[in-house]
Amino acid sequence: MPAQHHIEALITMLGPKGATTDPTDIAPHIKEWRGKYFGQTSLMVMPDSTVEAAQVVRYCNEHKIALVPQGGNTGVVGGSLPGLNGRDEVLISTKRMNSNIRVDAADYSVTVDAGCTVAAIQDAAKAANRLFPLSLASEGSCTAGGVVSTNAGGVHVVRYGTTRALTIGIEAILPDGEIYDSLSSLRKNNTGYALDQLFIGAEGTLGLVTKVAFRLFPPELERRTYWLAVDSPSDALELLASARTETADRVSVFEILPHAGLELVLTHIPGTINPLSKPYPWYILMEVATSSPDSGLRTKLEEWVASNMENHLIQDGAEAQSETQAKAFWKLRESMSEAQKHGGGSIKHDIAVPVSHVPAFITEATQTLEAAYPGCRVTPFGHLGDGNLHFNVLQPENANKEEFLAHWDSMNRLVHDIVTSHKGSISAEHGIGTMKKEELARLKNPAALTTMRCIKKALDPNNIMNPGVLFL
Ligand SMILES: O=C(O)CC[C@@H](O)C(=O)O
Ligand SMILES: [Zn+2]
Repeated sequence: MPAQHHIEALITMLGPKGATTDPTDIAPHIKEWRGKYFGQTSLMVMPDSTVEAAQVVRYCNEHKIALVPQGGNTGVVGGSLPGLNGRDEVLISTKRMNSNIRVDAADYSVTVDAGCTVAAIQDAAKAANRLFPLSLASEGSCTAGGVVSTNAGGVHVVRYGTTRALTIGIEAILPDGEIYDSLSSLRKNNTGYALDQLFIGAEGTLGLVTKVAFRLFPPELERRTYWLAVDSPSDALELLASARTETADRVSVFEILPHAGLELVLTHIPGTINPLSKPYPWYILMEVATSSPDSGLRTKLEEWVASNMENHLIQDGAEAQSETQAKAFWKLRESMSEAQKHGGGSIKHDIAVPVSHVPAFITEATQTLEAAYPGCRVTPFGHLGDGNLHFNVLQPENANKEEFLAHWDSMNRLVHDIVTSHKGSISAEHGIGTMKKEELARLKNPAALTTMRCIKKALDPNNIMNPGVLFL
């Protein structure tokens, strides 16, 4: 716990609205939403401006007080919780920095405070006839600062890229309290190192992101949503390639679900219905969208579906006939995480391999796990278009949940070794946090890891910014 006089100094600096020691206020901020991690802290600070945030960081650096930044607290790798493993850390929440969202329609950009939610940014863009394409299950709660710090992905990466691709400017407080400012709608800037990139995916270890400028796009005015049945992931990839070519690269969603995953959803999530009359091995949720409704997309897609049914790449399928039906298709995909909770213990792997390696990876990893953990139920789903699978593994039917979850680390190692043999990534979109730092140390290229450490040391010599994550 920071010394009492430091707690008092920070409370005096920020006033009663900007700092709290009340356990009831702090409680929702130290628990991970799935109940996997429980942190602790005696102080939460909530600056309401860049200047206040800079004062806090400067004070903490001078007195070597560790800070853990937090946005919407929607992470799944224990990356924004203070006090894990008994560490002594102050929580710095961006929740009061959420009042400014400025859309610049002419520049196709939006500039926001770090505490603004992704949903609020989407709404503001929409009101200005623009699209902010970042979309993920937690969008109602996750924040600009959080998605930048974790380089969040979501369901539109296949067309619009990850948060890294969407970020064009950043304001952040460096660990010494100085303000780094590249906040602008600029699209080209060749004036040395690409410093913004340091803060994207840094999980708060190099500073506190306080404002972000994001790229916007023309709105998706016509959107066609399909639920397609396919025989295999390799058939699905063939379809993706042809859909991209045939639609002038307008595929904005391409998600995969195995039959076992759909069964779990239909069994456990109320109000879900199977769009098709019989089971198939795999399903694809595909969306194709355009900003120009009279572009002939509809006819093009009708022809595309017909020819791929004829050549048996598509086994069966349905196109959403209304917004309600599109939502029903989406519910099947978005309920996967929730449905898995009902299936008992689920060991997660947020992995990516080059897109063309996905079929081989699934076969290899499934065979390896089924041999090593008889009865386990491999349920890979997710962002096929990006080569990013949530390669989640459910406990055998009727097994003991705790006993199964005890295999978390050993199973992760097996899967991550296969990922590495495909030159893939052990964290595609959820981050490293505290959960995967051993695996990062084991598998990241040693020269890359040394470079990361050098950067951390140069910017944060006192190791005050989120010291418990990324590095062992
Ligand atoms: O539950 C998971 O492992 C994945 C969560 C999320 O990234 C998703 O794509 O639904
Ligand atoms: Zn995902």
